[in-house]
Amino acid sequence: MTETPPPLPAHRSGFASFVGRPNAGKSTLTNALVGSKVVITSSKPQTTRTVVRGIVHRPDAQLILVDTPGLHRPRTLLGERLNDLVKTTLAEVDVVAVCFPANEKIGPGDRFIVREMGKVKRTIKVAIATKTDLATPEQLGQHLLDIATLGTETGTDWAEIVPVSAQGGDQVQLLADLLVGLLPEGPQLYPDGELSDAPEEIIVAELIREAALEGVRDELPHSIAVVVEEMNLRADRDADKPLLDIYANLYVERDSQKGIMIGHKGARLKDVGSRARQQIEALLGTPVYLDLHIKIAKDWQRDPRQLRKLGF
Ligand SMILES: Nc1nc2c(ncn2[C@@H]2O[C@H](COP(=O)(O)OP(=O)(O)OP(=O)(O)O)[C@@H](O)[C@H]2O)c(=O)[nH]1
Repeated sequence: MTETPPPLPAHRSGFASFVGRPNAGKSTLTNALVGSKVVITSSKPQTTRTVVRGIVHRPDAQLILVDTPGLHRPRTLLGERLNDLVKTTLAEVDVVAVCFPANEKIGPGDRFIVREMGKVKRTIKVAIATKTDLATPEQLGQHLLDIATLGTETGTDWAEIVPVSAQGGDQVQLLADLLVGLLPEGPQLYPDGELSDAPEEIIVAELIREAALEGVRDELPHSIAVVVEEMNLRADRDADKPLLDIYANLYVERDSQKGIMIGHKGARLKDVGSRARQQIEALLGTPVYLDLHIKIAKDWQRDPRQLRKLGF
């Protein structure tokens, strides 16, 4: 379908969502596009649990990025909730971009995602070859062909197939241009300068979770949830010396995990708290007092009541 170009470039606005298998680079790409750390990245798979939107502001467009948890075959109740959340999100966005890391072969997980995505008919589909800095030119060439083939096999009509390296900043701008080009004409939807409409509590909880995940054994990631109970500027402080008090609980499933999180004489918890605090201060621009407690919520991933309490 061709459109007659308007005399002046029209303002465009809309929503895009990155999907892809765990660790595909979705969060890093969102950060690279938005230019600020609003989404949590981690070298451990499946850390993105909350839909956090990053907003790309441009004179000609506003691109709102909806970051979703990795779409995957559900193993627990939490997994099913996440998949439901992903499908609801996909039906509401203008563009879905599937991320295929260039340093890994396309596999059954990717096929599953593309097939699921195909059920959401209305949405425009884009393929992104991520982490191109980790692939040789030959690998990348083959990867792009494989993506095209996967499109044919699944009846998916890729509007674009774009290679990018979010870490190297390579082709990130081009990707922004292409995504903007696929958005409908529309007004600015969010005020200037707004980076994310996720409540600050959720972003803060994710930053704490990210700090807690660093250096723990591979089986722990799925067992940690963080809830920010209170977040207030401390009263009776001078205006030029603000202090933000944050009270947060870090939930694990078992006693043994609590021990791991606390560490020898509390060293690990202290370290997690101090790293999380630095990240929060960097994001919010305010000195922070962080009060972090570890609690046990037994088998929270399988218990609907606990899941609700933890915000899922
Ligand atoms: N070399 C390289 N590494 C990357 C790039 N993009 C992401 N990574 C790394 O890949 C890992 C996963 O990246 P994330 O952005 O957290 O991946 P994700 O798809 O959001 O992961 P989930 O939240 O598990 O779904 C992290 O260790 C990133 O630093 C890239 O362009 N180049």
